Amino acid sequence: MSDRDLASDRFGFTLHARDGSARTGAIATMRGTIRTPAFMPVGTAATVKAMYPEQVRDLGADVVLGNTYHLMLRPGPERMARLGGLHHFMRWPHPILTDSGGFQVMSLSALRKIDEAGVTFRSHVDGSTHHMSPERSIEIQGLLGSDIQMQLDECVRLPADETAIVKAMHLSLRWAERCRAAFGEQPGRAMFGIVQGGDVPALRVESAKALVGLGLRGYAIGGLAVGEPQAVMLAMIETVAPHLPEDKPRYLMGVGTPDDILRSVERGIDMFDCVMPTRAGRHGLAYTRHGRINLRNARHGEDTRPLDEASACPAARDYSRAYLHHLVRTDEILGMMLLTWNNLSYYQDLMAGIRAAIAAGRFLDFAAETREAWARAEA
Ligand SMILES: CCNc1nc2cc3[nH]c(NC)nc3cc2c(=O)[nH]1
Repeated sequence: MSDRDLASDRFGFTLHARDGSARTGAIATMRGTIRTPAFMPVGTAATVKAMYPEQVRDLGADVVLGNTYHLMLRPGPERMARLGGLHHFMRWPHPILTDSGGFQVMSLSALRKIDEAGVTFRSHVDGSTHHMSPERSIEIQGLLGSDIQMQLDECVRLPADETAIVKAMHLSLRWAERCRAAFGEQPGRAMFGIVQGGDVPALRVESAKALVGLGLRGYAIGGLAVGEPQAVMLAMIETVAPHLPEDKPRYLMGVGTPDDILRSVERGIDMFDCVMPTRAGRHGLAYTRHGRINLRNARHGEDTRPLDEASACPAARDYSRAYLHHLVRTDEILGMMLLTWNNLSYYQDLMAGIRAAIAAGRFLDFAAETREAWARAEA
């Protein structure tokens, strides 16, 4: 069995190499191994949009993300359990990380309220009212069969006043304890806490220390990639990382562009998720070794070159930019499929390159070479 397929009855993180603060390793879960640094394609409603699950696996993804908010509304957690759980339902027999629903409640639902008990919201689907407590969020993620479950938390968008940040961070800590109690002991699975604290270093440190005191199996850094400049995001990672245990995975939520990923890996992040590659693919944008290309642009109209002749991905290697331009301009479904495939392949190739560079002790050179290739194309 390759490193990538090893299933384990215990959840565990093994570090293979370090290069400065950058790390490469593997997370063993009951559904298989996650090579880190890892990028998780977002599979919101039990599908990575425009992709077959086998394609997602073949391009190198070890784990996908499912959204609890969407899945609790449709098809519903109890129905999903009756249907054999999310892995069986979507034919993804590998690790799945689920979010806890809180963040999307804040961004997707209409009426919503947060109090000590949990979040109360109205479905964006049919307007029905729902209440989700920390305990119910963990129960839902368990019914889905999630391998890595996220605590329910409150994420404050930036800029925000410090009183709001303090209040949300303390509430999130109390909810972390309730989620850990509700999660109990699930050997091959994990529940991750989420570090909050906005852009206030002292609050970030307080949140990290309190979460580490709970002895969790992994730690996410939340409350970032919510409108703040990249410099602020990076400063918060630098503030938090030293207070997180070296031997546990660090997951930066909602990040990011290829450049965000390089700079965050450099500061000690192991896991990422972002809708960028899939959403951009549906909007005609291609991520390549040569930078980002907008296929809607007329300049591609007669360009017979593929996106990247050196890529192993057919979407990048076998189709002309002229054809992709045509598909995007005519809103053809195949355009979304090919560009999503290309983008996810690029992101996984980037992660594979990052892992190999850290193992070889040349991460900073790899990052510089990668950026130079982007710059050359855009020049
Ligand atoms: C698990 C749900 N909780 C939770 N999700 C998040 C998702 C994010 N996505 C982005 N940028 C796209 N920032 C995020 C922060 C959080 C966060 O602080 N908390």
